[in-house]
Amino acid sequence: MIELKNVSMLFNPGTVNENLAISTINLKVKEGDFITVIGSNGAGKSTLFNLVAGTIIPSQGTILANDRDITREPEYRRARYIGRIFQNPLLGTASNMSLEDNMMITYRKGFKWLKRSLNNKMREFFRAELVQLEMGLEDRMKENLAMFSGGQRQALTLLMMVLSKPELILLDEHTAALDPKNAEIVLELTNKFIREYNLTSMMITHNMSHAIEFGNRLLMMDKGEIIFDVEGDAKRELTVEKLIEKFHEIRHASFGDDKALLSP
Ligand SMILES: Nc1ncnc2c1ncn2[C@@H]1O[C@H](COP(=O)(O)OP(=O)(O)OP(=O)(O)O)[C@@H](O)[C@H]1O
Repeated sequence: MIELKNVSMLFNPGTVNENLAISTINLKVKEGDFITVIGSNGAGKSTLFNLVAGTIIPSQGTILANDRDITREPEYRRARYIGRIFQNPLLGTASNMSLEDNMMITYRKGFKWLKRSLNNKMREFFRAELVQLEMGLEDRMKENLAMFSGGQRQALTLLMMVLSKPELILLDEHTAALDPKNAEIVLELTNKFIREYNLTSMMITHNMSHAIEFGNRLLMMDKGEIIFDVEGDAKRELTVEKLIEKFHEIRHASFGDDKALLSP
């Protein structure tokens, strides 16, 4: 699917602010992978997502999508096959448009051949999809999204992304701005959709328990490097304690501030 070969990102080269945010990373995301990404503040997690999404171009290295070189492909083109959800629940949907219009726009994105406009058949289809969220939104399809809560909007962003059938989903701490109850609901929905639709996805989280509980593969980042990449049985056997131990073992040092790695 997506592959990074010797990718580095050097910000502000040749200045006092020079910063090697990503240091010669090699990563192969396989089809169907659900990868959780952890690491302390400034480890390079969002920069890694920015590189994959095309928000920034690497200083060095190559990025491939299904063996095609996309290193310099602009973000808007990659958005056709890479979906991304951010912390801010207002970013993924249009506030001044109705729920059904928002869904129609996203649905067209997934089926570019579709010339059909919003009709009762489509509405029935959307209604059935919305039922899956168990939030009663199927009865509010004509309301503007400005009327919806952050949790509802993030759940909708997620559902709409699934409908647009991306090849890869990037979840950038997408539950961090929600209250704990809504965060749990959105996370469970995320897991359900990823499993049911067998979506290839990467999810940044500061919650180590979530990183262990969800997904088939876990990446630990530190100082711009992927220092631990674990999957399958080895991942299932992980605990938070083992993960911290692993960090100390790899870095031969105490993690100065384990709290940063462990914070919810
Ligand atoms: N556009 C930029 N220009 C300059 N430096 C940047 C830029 N974006 C990120 N950085 C730097 O790159 C490093 C990695 O940042 P990044 O946001 O990827 O970390 P992170 O692991 O996502 O951290 P957090 O958990 O705090 O979000 C940091 O030192 C950051 O200051």
